[in-house]
Amino acid sequence: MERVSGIPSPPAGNAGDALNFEVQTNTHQNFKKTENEMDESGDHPRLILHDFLPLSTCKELEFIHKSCSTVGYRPKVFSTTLSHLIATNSAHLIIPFVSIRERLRDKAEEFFGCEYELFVEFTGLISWSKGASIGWHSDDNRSYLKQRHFAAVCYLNNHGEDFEGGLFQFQDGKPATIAPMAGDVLMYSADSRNIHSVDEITDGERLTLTLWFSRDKSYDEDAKLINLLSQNLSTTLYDESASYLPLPAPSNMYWFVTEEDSGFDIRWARIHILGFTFCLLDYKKYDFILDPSCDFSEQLVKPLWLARVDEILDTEFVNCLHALQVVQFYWWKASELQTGNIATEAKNIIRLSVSLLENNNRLEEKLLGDHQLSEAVFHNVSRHKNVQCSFVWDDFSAAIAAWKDYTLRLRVELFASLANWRKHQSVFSLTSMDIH
Ligand SMILES: O=C(O)CCC(=O)C(=O)O
Ligand SMILES: [Fe+2]
Repeated sequence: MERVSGIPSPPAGNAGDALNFEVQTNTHQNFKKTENEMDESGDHPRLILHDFLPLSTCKELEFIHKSCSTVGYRPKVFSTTLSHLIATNSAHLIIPFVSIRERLRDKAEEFFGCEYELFVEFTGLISWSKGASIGWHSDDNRSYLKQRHFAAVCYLNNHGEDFEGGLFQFQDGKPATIAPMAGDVLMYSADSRNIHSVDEITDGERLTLTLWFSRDKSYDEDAKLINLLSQNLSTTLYDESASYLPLPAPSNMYWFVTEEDSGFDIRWARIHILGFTFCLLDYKKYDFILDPSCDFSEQLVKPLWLARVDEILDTEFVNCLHALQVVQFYWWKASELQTGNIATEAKNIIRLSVSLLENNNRLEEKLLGDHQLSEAVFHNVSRHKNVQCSFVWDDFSAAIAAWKDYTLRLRVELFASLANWRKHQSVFSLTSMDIH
């Protein structure tokens, strides 16, 4: 198949990006090698690329993961696959991955000497929470994984800052240990020349974008994605029924289970650690009493509101994923969205009544359970305090509008790309000239 060329690679490592929410106080920066590293013996085909992804891209992918992930394939692991994004009506969120996949595949082909031979077999955001680890293995070590020839692991956050533990170890050859740092990429052949492990995460959440490449075209992820897009995407871009809004997967996919058999809904947990709560009832029906026999998770796919402490924002979200995406978007873009208003009495804020507060607490107890449990899994005090201190509802309202613009912009790009993707049976980035 003819390879369709995309836009040139963006420059890597714009660490000073003024749009970044946080000042990058990377304590490891001083120790970081600027040269890329590889095994010189050639016995262990592997490569480390420092600062391959801009930090702004890492933040965008973090936003996507924290808005869309489900519980993963192993305990204490969360994942966001591209097919999951399509299946939950967030297909436009695959757009930020497109040029990264191309750059990584080109780099892998160049380094491993197989130009125009590789197909992306899998793309996913994967995060590991406290207690997760993996012992010595090669990535092709199961009969159903033999098609995996090369891996690319992109680190999206920092060891020692966002999480503790989680060092990557190679059993043989150099380098032996890799401390994940946002923007760095590790590539290696998936066979037994690169047996590796990941140490247990002891605090925080370790986030990667992980890709595998195959020489076998029948495992090409692009064909599967194009097929799914064709089945799932509504035919019109501007649809009256707000077709850009996310649709949750079955609720068990968001249920985190602990060894002690208690658990919580990860969507609720993720907004809880940012100081929000879902308010599931129409706040106008103050005397509504919850039916104790109802399926509480089902409530999260119905319209709901967002609250902080005893204040509720008078804006309806179609379901919890819609609200979660906006909260995570606000968290991602907070510094850009500051309106400068210090209004304590914003006009679209309503105080929660005692009865509604009680009902909400009962729901929260069912779906979030013990606060300490979800905080232990997701919380990272140092990263969250900036937003907590300076929260203003007006800034949050600005985030709702900015989230919609962002979503619609990606949808325009997706719809413009899709015909070309179908034609070439390949997912690739178009130049801006092709789009406009
Ligand atoms: O996240 C990493 O550093 C590597 C993970 C890994 O070994 C795997 O997913 O097979
Ligand atoms: Fe692995």
